[in-house]
Amino acid sequence: MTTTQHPLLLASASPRRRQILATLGLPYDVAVAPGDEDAAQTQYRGPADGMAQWTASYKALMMFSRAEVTRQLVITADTTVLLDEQVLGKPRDEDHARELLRSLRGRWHRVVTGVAVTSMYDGQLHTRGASCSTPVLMRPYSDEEIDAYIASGDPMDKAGAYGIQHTDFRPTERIDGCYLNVVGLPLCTLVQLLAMFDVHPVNNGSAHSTCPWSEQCHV
Ligand SMILES: Cc1cn([C@H]2C[C@H](O)[C@@H](COP(=O)(O)OP(=O)(O)OP(=O)(O)O)O2)c(=O)[nH]c1=O
Repeated sequence: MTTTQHPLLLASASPRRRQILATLGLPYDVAVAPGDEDAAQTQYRGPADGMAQWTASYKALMMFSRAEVTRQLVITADTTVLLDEQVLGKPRDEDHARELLRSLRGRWHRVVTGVAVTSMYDGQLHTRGASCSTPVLMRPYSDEEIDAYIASGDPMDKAGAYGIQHTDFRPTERIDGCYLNVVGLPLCTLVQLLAMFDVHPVNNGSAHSTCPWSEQCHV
């Protein structure tokens, strides 16, 4: 598949995704996909670990609904937390954040990020998607630590109400896979998807193509 070097567009409000994509050294624009992903997800009927990839494709579809988006190669992603195969999304409010953090305490769970790369040509959308699943073990943090973390405001925009990268809370004890997948963008998988559109990273491309966690990803 080829796109004759269309400009890259990251359709994401996530500052983490913007930072991770920047490491490839490719120029890209940023926009926020329109649409209501929570409402859309109520229509999803597939397996729990497929929801992230499905939602990433939904975000791409919403992005191309904007009249000015026609020639770009659009990157979208979605991160979900799965505990006992139940999807934990972002917290609705602080009480919900507390509930999610208590339910995850001391538990293994999975963080699944879906990624989609989409272009439009011949009047049709062409999407290549993938999803990566990373097992994560939470440490046995106290209720007081949960309260202090919630007071920081950090959990509210994150799946499962936590950020593995938070330097004060440091919620995780162990991770058996790709850190960048947990933070929201599995970089070497994205590089594989971009290669399908003949787009290749400027920085250290061969390192990305030898991802040690590829068995946890389905492209
Ligand atoms: C589990 C976990 C999630 N997250 C973040 C990644 C995602 O940004 C967010 C999950 O919400 P998403 O809906 O995947 O993404 P978003 O709303 O932040 O951005 P957009 O839809 O515009 O792309 O949770 C972390 O930053 N650290 C973590 O440890």
